[in-house]
Amino acid sequence: MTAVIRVGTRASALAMAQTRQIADRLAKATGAEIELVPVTTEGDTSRASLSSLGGTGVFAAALREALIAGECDVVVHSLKDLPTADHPQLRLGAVPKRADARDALCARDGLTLETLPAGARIGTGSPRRIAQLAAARPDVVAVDIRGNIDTRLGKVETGELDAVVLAAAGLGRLGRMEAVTELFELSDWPTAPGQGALAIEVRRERGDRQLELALDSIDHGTSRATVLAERLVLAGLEAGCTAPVGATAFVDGELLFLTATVYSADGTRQLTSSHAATPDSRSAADLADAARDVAERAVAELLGNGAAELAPPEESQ
Ligand SMILES: NCc1[nH]cc(CCC(=O)O)c1CC(=O)O
Repeated sequence: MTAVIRVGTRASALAMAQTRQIADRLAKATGAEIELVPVTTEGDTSRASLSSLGGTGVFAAALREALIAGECDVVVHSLKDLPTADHPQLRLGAVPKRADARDALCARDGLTLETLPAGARIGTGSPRRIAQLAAARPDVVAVDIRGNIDTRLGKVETGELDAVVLAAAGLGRLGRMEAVTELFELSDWPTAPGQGALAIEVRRERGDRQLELALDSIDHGTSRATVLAERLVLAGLEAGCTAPVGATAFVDGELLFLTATVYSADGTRQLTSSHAATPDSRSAADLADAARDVAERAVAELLGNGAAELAPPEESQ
């Protein structure tokens, strides 16, 4: 029986906000005392730029090291920052109910993507968002920016930028939704696989029954299955395709739906694939089977339609 559950977290405001939320839920589920263990990551320094290139796992790496070293019992990640490959020593202990997966525009003067003037400067370092912006508004300028959410919003407040594109979930967790001037619908602006979801990662061995019960109590089956489908698209395309990818999966009634879009880096071309499957039941195993099924079909279709040729690797660096 665990007297104390040690929860590893990055020290950024966003990481602390989401870790506190999980810590509260673990405390309620177990009655255990929760200790937050701040972990400094290379992602907090100049190497933060690497993370936005997608799936490089800079933010996750130091947390994982602390977990493997036994400095904490669980770590909390933004799921979209977690590499898609299974880790030999770690597993996903829980995926809590996902928050809003949409991207948000935070623009000056209440402007929207449609009303921003030609030449407007919009901050984002994400190749996917750059391609989506270029596709929707070829006359605006994407400006590469780094830093935490408050820093990015600050560039709009000071007039350095006309707008920034950020994940609604992060803004919500930081209490900054008032900065949002437009939410992009997932049907025409799919977001990063796993966006809006958190990942509670633990060591593979299952020793602590109280911790297992707590993890089960915060796990959300449909969130786990939908992010699995999205991440399998990313993993499946990674072999032959370095172009930006948006993916969105959801469960509606009997069906699990997945839509995945691959963009050329300049946004002028895109390929989309949508599939649905009916899980045999709502059990974790059947939901995961359905997720694998839709992801496999989407990857096959996208690669079959030339996704790998959309952005040759040398151009996408
Ligand atoms: N790559 C940065 C990152 N990782 C997780 C979030 C917050 C949203 C989420 O949990 O998906 C953000 C900020 C952003 O994309 O605006």
